[in-house]
Amino acid sequence: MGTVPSALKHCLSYQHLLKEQLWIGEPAAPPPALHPGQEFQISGFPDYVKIVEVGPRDGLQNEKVTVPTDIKIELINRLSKAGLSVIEATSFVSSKWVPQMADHTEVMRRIERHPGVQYPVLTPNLQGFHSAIAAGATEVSVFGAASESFNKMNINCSIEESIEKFEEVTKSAQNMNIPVRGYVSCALGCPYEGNIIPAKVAEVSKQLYSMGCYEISLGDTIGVGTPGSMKRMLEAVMKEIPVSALAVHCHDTYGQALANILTALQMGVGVVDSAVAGLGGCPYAKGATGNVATEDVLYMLNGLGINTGVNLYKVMEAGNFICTALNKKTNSKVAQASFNV
Ligand SMILES: CC(C)(COP(=O)([O-])OP(=O)([O-])OC[C@H]1O[C@@H](n2cnc3c(N)ncnc32)[C@H](O)[C@@H]1OP(=O)([O-])[O-])[C@@H](O)C(=O)NCCC(=O)NCCSC(=O)C[C@@](C)(O)CC(=O)[O-]
Repeated sequence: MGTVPSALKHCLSYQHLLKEQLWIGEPAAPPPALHPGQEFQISGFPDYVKIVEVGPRDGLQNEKVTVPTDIKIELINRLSKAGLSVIEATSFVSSKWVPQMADHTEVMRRIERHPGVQYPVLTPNLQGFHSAIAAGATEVSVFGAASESFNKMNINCSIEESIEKFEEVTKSAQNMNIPVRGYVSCALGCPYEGNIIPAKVAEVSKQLYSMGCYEISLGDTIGVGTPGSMKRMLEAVMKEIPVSALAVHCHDTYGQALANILTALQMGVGVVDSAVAGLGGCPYAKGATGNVATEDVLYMLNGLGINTGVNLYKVMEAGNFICTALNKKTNSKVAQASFNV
């Protein structure tokens, strides 16, 4: 912006724009064109969207260098102060398979737990479930897939076998009043099988919902979905499961994540998974880039006048913290625009 007059520079400053309108995490002021009394919130969208922050787990699980436990704990503590109501903290999986999550017990024991915040963890089987509960977990997630090949690569069993393991987890969890969330990976495509038919996603989702998972998170694991495939997939799943029990979990490999989320919101979905700084990737989905960035989702939701209760600025600070610790650049466009001007 070398020759731009300073007044114009000021006008164009994203930092200024964010600070004035969105940094405190509140929706921007209504545009002047609205009639008096007209709601700022645009019709056809939910009033409130729950953000499920998956950065500490999905975001970090694929990092090549071991992230110190203290850094993970500090990240979760910072995210807790941002107003998020759900922060997926870690996973109780085999440390031979995912070494980055080997410190799950210490993470769960040492994080500051804020009232009203849930800290779910991944548990693929009873062994993981029992370890998670012993470490103080009060919510768990089972994670299946709509692709046989991905399921085998990810958790070393067929879809049918995984459903049996998840049933054991949900039964034990119900006896202990522990809520269970269910993931369905490869909902919009598989790194090994390519296209996945919506009916298969609906079938696995229904199995998880029927066994007692209170929420089904539909994962575009490799970020290949488009608003078109998202719509077709959701139409199939919504025939089996109430939309109030659905979440979307979008990776941004092909730059479609926000568009896909917007489509899901328009169809009534009110829960969105995202990762601070757009961290992430699945160890068993080569080439998949990070999750959609929480900062970017919040910016879009704020602009739509949708309440999340989350402070965008504090999430951006947490993103800056973890990116500095990992010595990497944020994937969040909003953070890039506001921190790098
Ligand atoms: C599922 C297993 C454990 C099966 O692994 P396995 O080798 O088939 O298990 P096994 O029952 O035959 O046991 C073998 C060894 O694993 C141990 N083991 C058995 N279970 C556990 C456990 N829960 N925690 C810790 N250890 C465990 C068990 O004790 C034994 O230890 P050994 O005797 O050899 O020393 C393995 O395949 C695994 O850990 N996979 C990693 C899965 C994973 O974390 N993937 C990434 C998360 S999924 C994801 O990112 C997608 C998502 C959710 O974000 C949504 C999306 O984007 O689509």
